[in-house]
Amino acid sequence: MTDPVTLDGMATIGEFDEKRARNAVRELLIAIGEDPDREGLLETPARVARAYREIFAGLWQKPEDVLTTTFDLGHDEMVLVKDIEVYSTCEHHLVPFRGVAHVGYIPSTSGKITGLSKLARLVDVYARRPQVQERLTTQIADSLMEILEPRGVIVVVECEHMCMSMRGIRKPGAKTLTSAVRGQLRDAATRNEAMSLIMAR
Ligand SMILES: Nc1nc2c(ncn2[C@@H]2O[C@H](COP(=O)(O)OP(=O)(O)OP(=O)(O)O)[C@@H](O)[C@H]2O)c(=O)[nH]1
Ligand SMILES: [Zn+2]
Repeated sequence: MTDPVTLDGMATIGEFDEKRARNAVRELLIAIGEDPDREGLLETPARVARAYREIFAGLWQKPEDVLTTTFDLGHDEMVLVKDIEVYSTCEHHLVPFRGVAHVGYIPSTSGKITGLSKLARLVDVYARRPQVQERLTTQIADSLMEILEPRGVIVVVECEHMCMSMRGIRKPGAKTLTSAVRGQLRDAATRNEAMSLIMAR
């Protein structure tokens, strides 16, 4: 775990407080009419606290921590990693939303690129926070632009939100698509090339 970071545009938050998380889960169990002292639930507050530490681990990570490996390969054509699994948590209801992210960029003219796995790690840094899909998408795009200084970036995220499937409007299967396009990928021809690669199955 690294130091707490300032969330883009948001206040700095403190450290993960496992004891507080345990107590909160115990309170929640009481609030829903459960008995937190029955055998099956005895370990649940501690388990949920550990799970939350993992699910929200991105709060303690910065994009520059994962986009560390960069190479100057002189490759200045588009690089696109598609179908990166996304597990995130809706900040409105604290239930999951999941799907895939497609992340592409056109390297700087010097050909500064990063390891392919680092793009997936970058997705996780932002997905493992209380999120909305729009912000997840733009944060991935903006951090790539800042750190790799590429000529363009495209990020497309497709997710199903459990808050729309298991409760509320109850529309399982509905997918939300969001995109963020920066730099040269805003040009119609380049964007169309990226989109056709993304949509090809
Ligand atoms: N734009 C956006 N909305 C989201 C996202 N995740 C959940 N939501 C929506 O956030 C909204 C919260 O609406 P509220 O009316 O405050 O909450 P609610 O009464 O639980 O709403 P319902 O889900 O319609 O029952 C809902 O419309 C959700 O579908 C997201 O990533 N982006
Ligand atoms: Zn929600």
